[in-house]
Amino acid sequence: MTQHGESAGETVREDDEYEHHGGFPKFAPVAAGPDWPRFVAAMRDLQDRAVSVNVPDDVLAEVSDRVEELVDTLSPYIVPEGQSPSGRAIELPGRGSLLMLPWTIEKFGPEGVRSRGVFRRFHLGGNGAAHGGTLPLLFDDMMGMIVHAYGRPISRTAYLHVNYRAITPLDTELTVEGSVDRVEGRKTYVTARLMHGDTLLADCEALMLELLPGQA
Ligand SMILES: CCCCC/C=C\C/C=C\C/C=C\C/C=C\CCCC(=O)SCCNC(=O)CCNC(=O)[C@H](O)C(C)(C)COP(=O)(O)OP(=O)(O)OC[C@H]1O[C@@H](n2cnc3c(N)ncnc32)[C@H](O)[C@@H]1OP(=O)(O)O
Repeated sequence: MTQHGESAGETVREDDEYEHHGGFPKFAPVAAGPDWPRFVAAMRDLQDRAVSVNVPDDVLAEVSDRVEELVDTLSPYIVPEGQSPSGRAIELPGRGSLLMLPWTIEKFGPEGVRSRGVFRRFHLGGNGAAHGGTLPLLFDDMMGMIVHAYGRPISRTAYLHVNYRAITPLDTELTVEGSVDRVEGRKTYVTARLMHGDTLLADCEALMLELLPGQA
């Protein structure tokens, strides 16, 4: 049996079902150190700048030197998958991962998951709208969390079907919410919706497959 808290990070597991997630490394949520949120927020700002500036050559040369220096400073601290706070700091936007959309989970349980946030300049596609490829990223991670919050082992996405119903604006607070529709053996069918207020921007259906022992 599995019990769930009301918010991310409170999940309590009473058996070893969570161990049955194929060859996935064992992931555990982590409380990131005090400067991790600041680091990730600054890196997101840097990403926004990187896709939105037109920089004079001399400034760009100086900035490139500094960025290369930062890369060198961080390089000695590379750790294997599952050991960085990135992706595991579940109280932070995007779980503290730069890859993920910087959204904040506000509901997390077997009845479903809801998250809130904005698409930023970094996510621009064209004409002020979010890039179409960023929505599947948001949905795919949501589907993983929904399956996890439902008490199923970590599963792989077999398919992810996104319907784009309206243009997704940048810098506008949106919500995404979804839940498990049904479970059939290894298969978990999940649906989710991206909303701007009462306006449906996109909906998604996914098949998540529980991994077989040793499956990567
Ligand atoms: C990261 C965790 C952090 C932890 C921090 C703590 C807490 C955080 C909370 C939660 C965690 C948050 C997020 C979770 C993280 C990630 C979520 C994203 C997951 C992904 O992003 S993952 C990457 C994309 N994903 C792939 O890279 C998959 C590549 N692929 C394969 O690895 C295989 O393809 C596989 C394994 C999918 C299946 O392979 P297989 O051999 O095991 O199974 P098989 O093919 O036999 O299918 C069995 C039955 O499913 C049916 N079936 C299969 N595929 C279908 C399809 N497409 N359409 C319709 N039906 C399909 C068959 O028809 C059959 O049906 P039937 O049994 O009825 O005949």
